[in-house]
Amino acid sequence: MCNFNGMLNRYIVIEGNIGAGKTTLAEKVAKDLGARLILESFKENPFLPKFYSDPQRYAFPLELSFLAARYKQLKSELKQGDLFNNLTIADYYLMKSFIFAKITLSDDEFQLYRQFFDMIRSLSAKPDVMFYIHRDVNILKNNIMQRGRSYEVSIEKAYLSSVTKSYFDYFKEVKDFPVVILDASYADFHQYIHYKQFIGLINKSYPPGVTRVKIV
Ligand SMILES: Nc1ncnc2c1ncn2[C@@H]1O[C@H](COP(=O)(O)OP(=O)(O)OP(=O)(O)O)[C@@H](O)[C@H]1O
Repeated sequence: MCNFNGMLNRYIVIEGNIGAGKTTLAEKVAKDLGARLILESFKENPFLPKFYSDPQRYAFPLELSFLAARYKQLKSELKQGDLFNNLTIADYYLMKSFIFAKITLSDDEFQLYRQFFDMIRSLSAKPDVMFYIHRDVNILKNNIMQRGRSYEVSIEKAYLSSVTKSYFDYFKEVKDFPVVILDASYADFHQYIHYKQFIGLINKSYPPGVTRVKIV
């Protein structure tokens, strides 16, 4: 366990496109720093495999169920007192639901979804810093194929590109907390040289809005 008194950032979110390596990095950092870990539990979502086989039909229940599950999890785990006393690493942020819904839902479905989203958005805690692992879609596709979740093999590069775009559209709007976009196209956080750079970034102060850092 480390002493968190000197930590500037206590609620740290690691975000990124599908297959960017968020979970692996969040797990390793949390273990090494003795931090509390919040992981997304997408495996329990019964709509996810259905969505990939018939996106139009299942996008709406999928998005609503992700939104409900994430809100519930974050609300119970991120009580203000806990945030002050602990270092917390999460592999997603509530906005992820919105970012995906923007591309998976039709316009009228999205308008309806948005009404629910806006009601709960203000109730969720903001991260002290969000790190976004940015990788080229070819690398993402390769990672997705290698890990071999059967329902993900049909994911196309065009879908991955639209997810990246939806994240970047959102980042343009962020004014109230720092987002650090990590250019990680050539980075492998299993390698100490790259992991060490990330650890060095965790406890820095950043201005609200976007900062870009290249991992070399
Ligand atoms: N709101 C959403 N709408 C549609 N699909 C989603 C949504 N949220 C998550 N998913 C899907 O759930 C699965 C897990 O997503 P996620 O990106 O969190 O994990 P991951 O790909 O394992 O991440 P990483 O490899 O970076 O750890 C992916 O197939 C992703 O597309």
